[in-house]
Amino acid sequence: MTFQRVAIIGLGLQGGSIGLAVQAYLPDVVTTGYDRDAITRTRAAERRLVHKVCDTAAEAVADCDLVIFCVPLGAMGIAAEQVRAALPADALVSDVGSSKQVVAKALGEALPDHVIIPAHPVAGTENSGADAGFAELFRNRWCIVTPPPQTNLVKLSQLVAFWEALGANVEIMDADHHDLVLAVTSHLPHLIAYTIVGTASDLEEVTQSEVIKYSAGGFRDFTRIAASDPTMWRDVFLSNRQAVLTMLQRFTEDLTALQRAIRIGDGETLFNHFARTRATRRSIIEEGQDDARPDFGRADHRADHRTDPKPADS
Ligand SMILES: NC(=O)C1=CN([C@@H]2O[C@H](COP(=O)(O)OP(=O)(O)OC[C@H]3O[C@@H](n4cnc5c(N)ncnc54)[C@H](O)[C@@H]3O)[C@@H](O)[C@H]2O)C=CC1
Ligand SMILES: O=C(O)C(=O)Cc1ccc(O)cc1
Repeated sequence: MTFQRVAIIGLGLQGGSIGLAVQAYLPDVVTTGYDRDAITRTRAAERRLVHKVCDTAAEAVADCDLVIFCVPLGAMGIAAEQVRAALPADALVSDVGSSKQVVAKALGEALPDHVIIPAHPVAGTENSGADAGFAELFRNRWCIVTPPPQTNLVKLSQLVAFWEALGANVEIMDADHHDLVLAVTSHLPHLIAYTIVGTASDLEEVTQSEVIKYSAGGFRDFTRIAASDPTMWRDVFLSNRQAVLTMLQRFTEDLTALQRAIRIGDGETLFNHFARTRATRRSIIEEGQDDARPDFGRADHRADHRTDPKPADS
């Protein structure tokens, strides 16, 4: 038996996608939503991201059996405090934050008497806000659930079933391991993209129009990632500081080794390294982990996948 009434706090890319996906794939579940930004609330109502957009967080959670916080990592604690008085005692508390140890702490401090099971759908785009969400975002993507020790197993299995219903493949993981893995697979790549696009923009000898005109595939991919939301990514790096710094240290050492190989003309080192990374890419594809949707994340592609759900009463 899955949840019957789901409240979504934060109606941007993640919250909006969950709202649309629930309406598309769990049509009996009633959704309510709240966003602190009034323009986002209006747009969320226009797009019918949830059945009912509420004017307060308390109203949104009043009758729910699951609340999912879909706000930037730095806002998780405040958002949770805002629902404390109104949240039913047996409602499960979850979230979608990109790092997990900090969220578990923030939610636990704000809602000490509730069962809290954090989660992270490893599914997103560079876009944010009420227009960014789409129902298919989670299909065939991983959702990592990070239950605390001795969690409520009934609620855990309900949460797993919920994400599976939205199309995700669920993996259970400790929060600290999640933060280490995501530091290298997601957080560091974003930092590298932000850096290289900044480097290209700051060059004195190369004009901005040359960067735009001659940007080859690799650089274009970096610019997409570097267009991701500044608030969200500031919070990711501040919340997963230790793991990111550990991975950055390793990355810098490896980069220095390649730099040395270039300087001394050591083609063998360069070739062997590139051959190994090519094998990594090929094994990702063999395991079916690459994104089968080639234009995934682009605005025109997303529009094709947008689902305008039926109103609750139709
Ligand atoms: N963008 C992505 O690709 C992914 C993001 N995430 C995580 O999802 C969370 C949300 O990210 P997005 O949906 O992309 O961001 P978003 O910027 O699209 O939406 C966040 C929404 O939260 C609202 N908000 C902020 N503080 C609030 C508060 N106290 N109460 C109510 N609403 C509040 C904002 O007004 C905004 O509309 C973040 O924690 C992020 O780490 C997870 C997976 C992928
Ligand atoms: O757009 C991309 O390439 C992403 O990497 C999306 C993304 C961003 C943050 C997450 O925590 C998970 C997925």
